[in-house]
Amino acid sequence: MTGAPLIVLVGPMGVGKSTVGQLLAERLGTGYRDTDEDIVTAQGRAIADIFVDEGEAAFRALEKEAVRSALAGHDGVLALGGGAILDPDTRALLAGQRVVYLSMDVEEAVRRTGLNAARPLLAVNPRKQWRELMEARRHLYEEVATVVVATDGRTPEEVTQAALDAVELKDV
Ligand SMILES: Nc1ncnc2c1ncn2[C@@H]1O[C@H](COP(=O)(O)OP(=O)(O)O)[C@@H](O)[C@H]1O
Ligand SMILES: O=C(O)C1=C[C@@H](OP(=O)(O)O)[C@@H](O)[C@H](O)C1
Ligand SMILES: [Mg+2]
Repeated sequence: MTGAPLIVLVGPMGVGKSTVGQLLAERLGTGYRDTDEDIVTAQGRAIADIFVDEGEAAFRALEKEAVRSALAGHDGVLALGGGAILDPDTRALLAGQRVVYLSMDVEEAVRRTGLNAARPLLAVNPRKQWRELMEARRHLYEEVATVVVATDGRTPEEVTQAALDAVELKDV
């Protein structure tokens, strides 16, 4: 498959990019791809292990390449890792794409991610870390977004429908 993705999902970890991405792909009858999964498959290691073994900078380099490759080689729904938009080259590549920013408030974030060890950036004091993370990133999500879809108090199915309505793509 080649060409630009139909939809690219961005937003903080735990907001539902992977869950909603798969539902969106089903509704649109297209493929689903997730850059975190691409990295895990290529490296044969969990994301958390890459962070621990090699550090965040090494992970970001792998992520940048995974996103570049997926944007060029996937025409379905693409979910990015929550920190992918930190890279300026990645943000430039997202310009002109149909980008859906899934958003949520801090309390919803803590409820969903909790103390999940698979998300190393939230391993200690998740509420404080989530706040700081969003202060640093919110404007970047907004910068790349075509539309913003709030997920608070919505089921994954409701978020999926809201995203379809927002981008005005009809499911088949
Ligand atoms: N709308 C939602 N409401 C409640 N829980 C959700 C919702 N969307 C996702 N979740 C749950 O939150 C967690 C993180 O979802 P995930 O899709 O992995 O997020 P992301 O890929 O953005 O990190 C999972 O346990 C998932 O089942
Ligand atoms: O926000 C981040 O910096 C990260 C988000 C994670 O992906 P999800 O957003 O899918 O959880 C994963 O890429 C890694 O743990 C770093
Ligand atoms: Mg994910």
